[in-house]
Amino acid sequence: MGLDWIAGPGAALRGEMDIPGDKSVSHRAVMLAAIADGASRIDGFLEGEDTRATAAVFKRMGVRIDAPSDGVRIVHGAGIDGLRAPDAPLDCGNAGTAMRLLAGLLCGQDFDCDLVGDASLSKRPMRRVIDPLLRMGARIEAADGGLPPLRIRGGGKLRGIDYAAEVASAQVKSAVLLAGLRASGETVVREAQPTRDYSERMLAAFGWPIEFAPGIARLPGGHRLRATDIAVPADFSSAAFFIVAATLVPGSELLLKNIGLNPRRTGLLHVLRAMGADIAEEKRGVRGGEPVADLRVRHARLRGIDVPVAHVADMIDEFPVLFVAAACAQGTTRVRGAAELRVKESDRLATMAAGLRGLGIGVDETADGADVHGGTLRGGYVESHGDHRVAMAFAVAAQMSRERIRIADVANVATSFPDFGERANAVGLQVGPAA
Ligand SMILES: O=C(O)C1=C[C@@H](OP(=O)(O)O)[C@@H](O)[C@H](O)C1
Ligand SMILES: C=C(OP(=O)(O)O)C(=O)O
Repeated sequence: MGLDWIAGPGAALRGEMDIPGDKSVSHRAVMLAAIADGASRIDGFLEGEDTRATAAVFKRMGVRIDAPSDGVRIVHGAGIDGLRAPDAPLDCGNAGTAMRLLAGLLCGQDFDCDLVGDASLSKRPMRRVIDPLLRMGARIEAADGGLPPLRIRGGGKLRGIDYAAEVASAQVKSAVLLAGLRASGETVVREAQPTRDYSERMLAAFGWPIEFAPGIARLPGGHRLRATDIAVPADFSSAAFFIVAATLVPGSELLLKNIGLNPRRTGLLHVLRAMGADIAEEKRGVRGGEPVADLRVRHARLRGIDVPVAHVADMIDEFPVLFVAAACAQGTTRVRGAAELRVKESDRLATMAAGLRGLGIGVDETADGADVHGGTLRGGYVESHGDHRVAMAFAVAAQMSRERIRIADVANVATSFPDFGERANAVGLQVGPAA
């Protein structure tokens, strides 16, 4: 298989660091800019494989996208009905966000298209977006069991629906709202558990009349999007690896600059602070309409807690690294209500439990969570199962392990954090390619 890392043990993390742009915001910025009227400039675009896949999809549909420098895109919008039929399947790579949002955005077009993905994405459930989109009048076929590839037949007429979401998923909510742009009447999405609201905020920034509050979003069809410039905040989920590493390694003090702190993303801050972490917010500001701040993280000893279920959706991508924090905490950390972790790039409950057990940590897995019993990490070998967040979480674990850890199959880190290794080494982590 591909690349392995050798990581740890590490020394104190010191200094300041920048973190790449937010993945969720970068996907949405390209999507909305591509169907807006006029040219939009995106600053801080994440140069990851997932977000580049989204840009490539729109190029295939005739949208001109210039990349004058790293992290910058100029998207020449084709207008709400200006996309061209693609001449080949649209490849979403590893990105669930791309496939699910594109299903919504494309099911109201006049042309047919196919959405395909890599081996991991091809195992992820799409029924959750197909069902509401079918109710809106879309015509979408999936492989057996509702898996990719998706075949979307264009030319139908969509109508708005009032949809009560069955899973806490910003991707499902966003798919329905994006379909609603080309539907007749009003589209409403209701959520029992509010999820990240970037689609709603960005639709408003592009001039679409949308009303939203935590748990509800409502928009009418039949308007147009006006090009606008987007400044992408730094990705909290990428910062999370360094927040946990600096908390765990004695002697650390690290400043993470300009981190996006959308309240639907920062569940990990609440949970780590409840475990005893020392994380200060400095220089609060706003970037691209999102709250940002510098985070100063100092080493602190952690104790296990019961993670409140109310925080789960607000930290859904942070569980791999939270499990590492829990492994190094005193006592037991209990996670429940997190069954969604089983349908990410890997089954993150199973892959984290197996990896931590292999390093000497007691983990009792349940259907929707795990009890992690804090202990001492020994070195060894872990599989990342091709999951970027699992790979980076074990790189953090290695900083606290007695011996070094070999982490297998880490190439997928490039989907969300291409230069993780370089940035990590610059602040004192020990991580690099295995010989
Ligand atoms: O909308 C988004 O950008 C995302 C939503 C979440 O997925 P779900 O909607 O499946 O919870 C998250 O795990 C993913 O990394 C990005
Ligand atoms: C789940 C993730 O992304 P996606 O659903 O876009 O593949 C993630 O980045 O952790």
